[in-house]
Amino acid sequence: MDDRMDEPKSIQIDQFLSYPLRNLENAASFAIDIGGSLTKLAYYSTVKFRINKVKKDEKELYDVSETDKILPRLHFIVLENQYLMEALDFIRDRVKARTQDEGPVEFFATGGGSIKYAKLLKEKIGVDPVKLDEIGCVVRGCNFLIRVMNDQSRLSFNHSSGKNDEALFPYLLVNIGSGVSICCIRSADDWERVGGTSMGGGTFWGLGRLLTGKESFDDILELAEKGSRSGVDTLVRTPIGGGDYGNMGLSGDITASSFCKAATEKSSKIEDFSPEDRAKSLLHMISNDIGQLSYLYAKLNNCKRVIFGGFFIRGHMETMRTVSFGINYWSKGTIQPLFLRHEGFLGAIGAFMQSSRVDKTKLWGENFASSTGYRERSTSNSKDDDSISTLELDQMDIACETFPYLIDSYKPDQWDLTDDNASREYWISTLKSSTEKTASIAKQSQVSSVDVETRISEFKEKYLKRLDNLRRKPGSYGRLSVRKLLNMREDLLNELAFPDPYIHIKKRENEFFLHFLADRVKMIDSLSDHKKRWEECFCGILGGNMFDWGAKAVTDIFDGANDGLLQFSAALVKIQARPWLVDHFDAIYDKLNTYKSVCIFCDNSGADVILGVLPFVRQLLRENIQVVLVANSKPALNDVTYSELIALMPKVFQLCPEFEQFINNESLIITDIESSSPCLNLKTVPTRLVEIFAAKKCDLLILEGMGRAIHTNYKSQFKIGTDSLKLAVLKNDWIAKKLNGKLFDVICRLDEKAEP
Ligand SMILES: Nc1ncnc2c1ncn2[C@@H]1O[C@H](COP(=O)(O)OP(=O)(O)OP(=O)(O)O)[C@@H](O)[C@H]1O
Ligand SMILES: CC(C)(CO)[C@@H](O)C(=O)NCCC(=O)O
Repeated sequence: MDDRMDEPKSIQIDQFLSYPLRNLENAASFAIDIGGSLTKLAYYSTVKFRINKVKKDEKELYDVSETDKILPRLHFIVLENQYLMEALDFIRDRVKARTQDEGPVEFFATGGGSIKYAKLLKEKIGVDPVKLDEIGCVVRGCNFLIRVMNDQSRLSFNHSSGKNDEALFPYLLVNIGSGVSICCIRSADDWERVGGTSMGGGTFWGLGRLLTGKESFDDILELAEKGSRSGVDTLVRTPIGGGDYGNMGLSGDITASSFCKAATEKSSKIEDFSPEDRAKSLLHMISNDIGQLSYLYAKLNNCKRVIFGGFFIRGHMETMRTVSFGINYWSKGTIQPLFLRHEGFLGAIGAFMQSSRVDKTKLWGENFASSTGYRERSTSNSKDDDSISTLELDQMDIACETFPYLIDSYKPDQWDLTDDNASREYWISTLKSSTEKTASIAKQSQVSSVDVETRISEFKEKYLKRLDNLRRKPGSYGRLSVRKLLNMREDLLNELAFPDPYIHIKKRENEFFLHFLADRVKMIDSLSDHKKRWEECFCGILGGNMFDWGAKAVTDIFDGANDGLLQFSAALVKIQARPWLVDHFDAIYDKLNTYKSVCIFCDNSGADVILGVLPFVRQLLRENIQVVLVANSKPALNDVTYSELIALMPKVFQLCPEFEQFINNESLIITDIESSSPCLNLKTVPTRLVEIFAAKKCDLLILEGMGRAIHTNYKSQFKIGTDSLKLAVLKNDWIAKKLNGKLFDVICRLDEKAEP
């Protein structure tokens, strides 16, 4: 490392560091993990977000404006050790600008290099780093990632729901860095290094260089991807002595001896074997041995799970497959190999956990606008944003936890687009084609802002680039789904200070549809047949759900109609007549009076919430079924936000006085979910909601709309006595086809509670 550090740098390092090392002006805490090959840097900073604000107003329904809010953000980046000096200089120049009253800079260091370079670190940053034990940091980092981020898994990973960690511990943590450390983690603070091997990522990189002449890790890995093991390895099917491998229960494809052909078959000239085959055999030899060791240590320590960390993995499918093979094969599936998405940052994250500025009780969400996932090629002199792997986490505003009613196999997403090329292509091109429309709506929301044009161009450029990137590297944000694609769009709009593109449209629609609320309720009341009345309430929600400005099929038909205001009656006639595509209306009607209390996750503003959801809620309350109504805390498309819903209520009280009583006697509770997504991931919900849900003994969960009930949760079943009802109109051809229906078909799906 020393020699290479002294070499003159041919690239403009500041230019390449300025994007990943952004937001340093407010950085207050740093952690550095200097390993044998790579330096991982983490810092805590704050970001100013623009957010929407809804205020009561005497004259209007409510007043909307935008304001700034400061939120904590964690930044993580990784660099080859040769760039450490420049990175420290870059940081020093920015940290120097801090004023005294911002409090002292915290600095933590771990990894072998932190001891070696302690003096230098102090010199550069001006603070003596607190040195932390390496393995302790890796373990803390791993526990943190599992606890606070629910989209960590690369392969299957079902962290048990609820607060209890029993199902997780004990687990084996195999950290494959330059070398390999193997630890048994018995609980959050009880762990032991039980083994290790010097044959790790550094070995692959080092031997790979000698064997292929390629310099960078990425180049060697790329060669390995193209190579074949049968070039230089002897496989079981071509045994050295012609043995009967069937008797050993081995498949013929298994390597019998790594690199053996170089010893036995040809002259021992290196050119006789292609660089691709040499790299492949090397990758396989190392990964396979680590897999075998992991299995044995897991068995020795009674661990049912093996979690892999360290930058060697890098989400590389072939590596993960080889490492997993031995574990799956020898344990016959009883020990589960698991891969985290940010496996390389464990040490840095763990060091960072010592910071007094990191609120350990809060959860953090990955910001898809600024995290780059993984760079796949080493392009350190590129100006491309994605040339360095970065991870950015934003602190969640309110205390959150896993919804305790989830069954263990809960997966939020209905469709996995990672390996399904045709579906991924459909979604990426659909979203790409809506870029102009999204940009134009965002622009209209801030016409008087001076820099709106610049930010709009930036949005379009980054959005298209991110989508192209996901087309090439679908695993950048973990398993890819419609939810992740839609969330990425919301994150990017937020990042570019467009917190609520539909802010004015939503208000206009809310004002407009309130005029029809009293008549709608009267019409429902006029239906003397009880079942017909309920059917009308269901149709109301479904008709309302047509008001979905995120669906092109809807905006194509209704844009511009009636001064942009789609009439409720026009929406009602578009939806499928009964029997619906999935029609459990009779079943739910028959059970309705058995429910004590219903929790409804609502969807759009305007007609949807006012003429669909509120009359439905009123009917439930009139029949003594209590209601918890949940809206997003932050904007997403034209979904109604919690603050808009609350601001609407005084007007609703005037039109329908019963609502005031329901609120006052708490038979109706309105609450929010920490989300700015049109989809719903119940792995992270506010603790407050969990408490209300439990206190009210909610026994029916109603999810409304495509995002919450189809893209996510469609087939989810819940436990502890909770049935669920999914209500939505299919406003997208692809989804309609997937569910064997047609555009504007209706889903009314009841899933009974899971058996205990
Ligand atoms: N772009 C890259 N450049 C160099 N090595 C990489 C790269 N991507 C992945 N690697 C692999 O990651 C390994 C380093 O992993 P990691 O950063 O987790 O360990 P480390 O902290 O350097 O090592 P140790 O913990 O053993 O001291 C390298 O040896 C190499 O195999
Ligand atoms: C974004 C949601 C989920 C909002 O309900 C929905 O509008 C949707 O799935 N739209 C996908 C894009 C389209 O169908 O045009």
